[in-house]
Amino acid sequence: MTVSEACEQSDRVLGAYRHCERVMREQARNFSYGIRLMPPPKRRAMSAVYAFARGVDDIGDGPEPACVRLDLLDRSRRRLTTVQEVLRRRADAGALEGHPVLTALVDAAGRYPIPLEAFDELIDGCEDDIRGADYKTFDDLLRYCQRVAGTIGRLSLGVFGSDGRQRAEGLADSLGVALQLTNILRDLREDRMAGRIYLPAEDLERFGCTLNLDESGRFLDPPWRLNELVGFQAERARAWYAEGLRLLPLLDRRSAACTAAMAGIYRRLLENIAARPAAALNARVSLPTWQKAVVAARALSGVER
Ligand SMILES: CC(C)=CCC/C(C)=C/CC/C(C)=C/COP(=O)(O)OP(=O)(O)O
Repeated sequence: MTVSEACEQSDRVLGAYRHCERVMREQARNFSYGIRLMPPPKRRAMSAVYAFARGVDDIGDGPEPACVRLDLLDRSRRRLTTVQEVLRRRADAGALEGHPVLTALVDAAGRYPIPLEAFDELIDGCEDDIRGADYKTFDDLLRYCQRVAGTIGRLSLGVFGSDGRQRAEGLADSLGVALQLTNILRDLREDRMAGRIYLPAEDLERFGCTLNLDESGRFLDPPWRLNELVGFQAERARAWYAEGLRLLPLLDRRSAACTAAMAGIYRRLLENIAARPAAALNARVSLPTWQKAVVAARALSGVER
């Protein structure tokens, strides 16, 4: 490679990362506070992981008919294979067709041991969603959470690095599950309006809830039943946080800060929901910017553990 080709390539990679960082800044309303605590090379790698995952998630949630979304997910799988082939030198970078997220992902996975095959599992989870999978038991839901969020934990861990890789992977997976359980509670109404229920049918039955909505989009279940249902789910999510956060001592300072900030913000969302379930379920709960910044600052100074 000539010097000018090398410069061109590094400009292309930097431009690709800039694109991913923009996606992250604009769309990761909660998780960007943690990612920004990472040193620049790892932050860029995290943004590449985020941007690819965001693309997959957006296809899953998109307005297109199911068959179109399934085709788009197939295309994401093929793109992932191309990334892996470029890394194994079975294809040249031209195969990436100048796609900025793929370009950034190839660079990031060349620098850090990112388990790219986890994206395949993420895509499996989105396919389940599109095919209208239902979750009868918590084990069914757990498998979904591991696919759509545990995977992100394991991919992030590839960027972070850790002591005791195998144990750390299990804990990263658990933390992803905790975040996803929180996300499901926060988005209960929005998801219901889109025809989706993630909470296990066995739990709805146990607490006598249907999660049906009236015409104005409010839950018809009596508030005290919703309170009990949410209280139960919140307690379960807390146990997954307790397990997942055992990851922190296995990480370096900045990676631990990033993880603690992500978990800290989402845990506060969970506690806000748990404090006033019926109210929280009828309007999307979010934290003000200042509070997210405070959690991130506490995480960086090691207080948020
Ligand atoms: C080890 C480690 C870092 C573990 C954490 C892994 C992680 C970040 C999982 C995210 C799962 C999740 C709830 C995504 C929702 O994204 P969204 O775009 O719906 O979120 P938002 O609406 O709250 O912004």
